[in-house]
Amino acid sequence: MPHHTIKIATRKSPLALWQANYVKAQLMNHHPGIAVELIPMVTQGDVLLDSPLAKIGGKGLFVKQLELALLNGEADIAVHSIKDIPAELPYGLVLTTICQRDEVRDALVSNCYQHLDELPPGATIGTSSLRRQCQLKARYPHLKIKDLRGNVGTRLAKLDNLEYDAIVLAAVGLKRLNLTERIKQYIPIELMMPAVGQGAIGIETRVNDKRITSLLNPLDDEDTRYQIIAERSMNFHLQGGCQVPIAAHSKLNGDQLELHGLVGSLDGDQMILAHVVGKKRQAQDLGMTLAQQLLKRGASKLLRTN
Ligand SMILES: NCc1[nH]cc(CCC(=O)O)c1CC(=O)O
Repeated sequence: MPHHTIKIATRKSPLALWQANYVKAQLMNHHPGIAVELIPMVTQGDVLLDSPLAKIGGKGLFVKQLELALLNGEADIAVHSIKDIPAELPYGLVLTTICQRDEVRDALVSNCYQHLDELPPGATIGTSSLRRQCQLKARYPHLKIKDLRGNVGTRLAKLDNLEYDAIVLAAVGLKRLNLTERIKQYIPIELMMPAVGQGAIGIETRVNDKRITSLLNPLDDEDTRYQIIAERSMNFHLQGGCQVPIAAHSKLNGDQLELHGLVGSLDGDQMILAHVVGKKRQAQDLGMTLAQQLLKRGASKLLRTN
């Protein structure tokens, strides 16, 4: 069979392009002489910029277009932030590769304040993430939360345009875009549990695409894979969609996996926390057990009312 060019479907945002180029570089590193091409596309999530994501059908909007490109053969690989991938994939597609995770924490960005503790009562803080809103409201109830959407550059521009006193972003996005100097505070996990999959890149392919699957094999990071399986399993068993604040954090200690989960109310008045510890090879079960514990402790009520 002639070796055709590997086509990578990606969004057009600078962060998405960075991630797609990272995968391209890794592929070329591991397979010298291989031909790889990016297919950048605009997704519904990029177009519908005015509505809060949770109201317009959620994060799936960022990945659907790329998945269609896989299914109709326009592309062989779709590169995503795992954070943006819904709990269930379409029939015929699989999350083949989980790349090594980078920084998982959220970051505070501001032109006036160095630390969340410095923000005075009434200060406006920008984020559209229900997860961030809930945890900010719970820990900093004196702050005013204001919706903030758009890609990383757009969000920073709105901050610089004085529409907010501070904003919260995933630190990893700023790092990848060479913008770490804008980070004032890496918000501790204990104050701001990350999103499921935050900081990790995932590669989706068609099932049974043996050539692509074997080419991608060296890009997979086993430890990250266990973490992501555990976090996504929790998310799947909560069946929360994106209308409810959900957060997760996993830590590996040798082959011990510690998985923390959070389900909250939109107003931050309720936050249900739980954690489980077990063998990393049981990642899927650990995620399910954690989900069951969260549901038992009251998460089912929060998930139902939304
Ligand atoms: N919500 C959009 C989104 N999807 C993935 C990232 C960053 C990369 C990652 O978290 O893996 C971001 C930006 C952000 O949350 O600031």
